[in-house]
Amino acid sequence: MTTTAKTSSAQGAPLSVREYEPLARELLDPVHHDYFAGGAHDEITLRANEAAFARLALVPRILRGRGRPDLTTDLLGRRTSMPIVLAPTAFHRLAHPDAERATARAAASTGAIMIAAMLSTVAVEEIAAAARKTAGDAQLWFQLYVQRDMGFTEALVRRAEDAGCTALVVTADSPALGRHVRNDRNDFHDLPPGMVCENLRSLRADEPGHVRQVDLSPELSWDHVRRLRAMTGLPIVIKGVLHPEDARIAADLGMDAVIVSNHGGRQLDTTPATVTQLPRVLDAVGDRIPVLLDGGVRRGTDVAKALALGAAAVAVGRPVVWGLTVGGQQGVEQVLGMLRDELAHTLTLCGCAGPAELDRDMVAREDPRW
Ligand SMILES: Cc1cc2nc3c(=O)[nH]c(=O)nc-3n(C[C@H](O)[C@H](O)[C@H](O)COP(=O)(O)O)c2cc1C
Ligand SMILES: O=C(O)C(=O)c1ccccc1
Repeated sequence: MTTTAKTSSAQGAPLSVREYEPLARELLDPVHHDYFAGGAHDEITLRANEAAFARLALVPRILRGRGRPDLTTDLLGRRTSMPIVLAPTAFHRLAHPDAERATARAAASTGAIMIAAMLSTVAVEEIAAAARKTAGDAQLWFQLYVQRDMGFTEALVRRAEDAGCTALVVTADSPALGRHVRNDRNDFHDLPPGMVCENLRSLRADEPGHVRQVDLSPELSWDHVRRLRAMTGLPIVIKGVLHPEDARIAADLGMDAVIVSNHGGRQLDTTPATVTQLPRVLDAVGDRIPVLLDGGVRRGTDVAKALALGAAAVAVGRPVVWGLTVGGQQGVEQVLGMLRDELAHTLTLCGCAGPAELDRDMVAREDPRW
């Protein structure tokens, strides 16, 4: 068998996305590793996300003469290089000194959309500048935890707009912070000295940028989202949808997309795996708005399964953090490149010219109880 230079492991380089995890663990402070890796309570949902992908089988088509697949995808009216997006994850400086700048450069050089987290350790303006310097047409979406202080929320929205972000991603699965036993055990509840949430600096003069200032409130409602809709012309994506009825409401209120997500198992534990819930959400919204998915995507075959079920794209969280920890910008590029190449290879083996040619009949349930 011959191997290409790109996939050979002569220097012990990782050959799959999962192989970055132990490498990252070795480099990280154990407390910070626990923060990135952990899930809520018993971590049942955390495990379920990956396990559910493994229970699905791909059913390829043969002899269709499709040639090499094209991964380009349209999302929110703009073209992107592949249907794989960087999910918003907080605190990149815990992983690498270049922090969100490195992630943004990697996304830009890959042509992938980065969803910048509101709780980033580099200001959104700087993230956008790093992305744009790498690729003039880089696309950045801004993830927002709507704050009951709508004045502050509006100020954040304006900053994201002015920085050139092209969509708002409203995280709606966090009416309270998920309970992470690992963080409790480690007494990890805020960033170490010298690191702050740069987008929150203006919130309180006495404690600029502290995580505990973030307002995750059970009082938030669709009414806040309506006000956001009136506040900005940017497309709005609702992240954290699991119930089909919520997806329908989002479409009715003029939202531009939803992300089926359980926050990587970090919010309510024992929610269903996202890929299990995806078809129910898709049945509720039909073609009205695009439905994205995140949680447990670790292989090109996982991406293909979600797309075949009808997702417009997927997002990846922890793998990006592993790549960032291991190799900064280059590490994230390697992780994204691996997922892209695996997806292309999967599409080839499935007889598809592109993501749009995958359909529901190409996914089978291995587990008869499902
Ligand atoms: C360390 C970490 C931090 C995260 N921070 C945020 C955040 O600030 N905002 C948000 O909406 N989601 C956040 N998420 C959730 C991700 O956007 C995404 O839903 C999840 O990571 C997907 O699962 P995966 O890690 O299995 O790919 C975070 C996830 C992780 C692992
Ligand atoms: O860690 C997370 O998943 C996250 O979204 C978050 C929310 C509030 C404070 C810190 C992190």
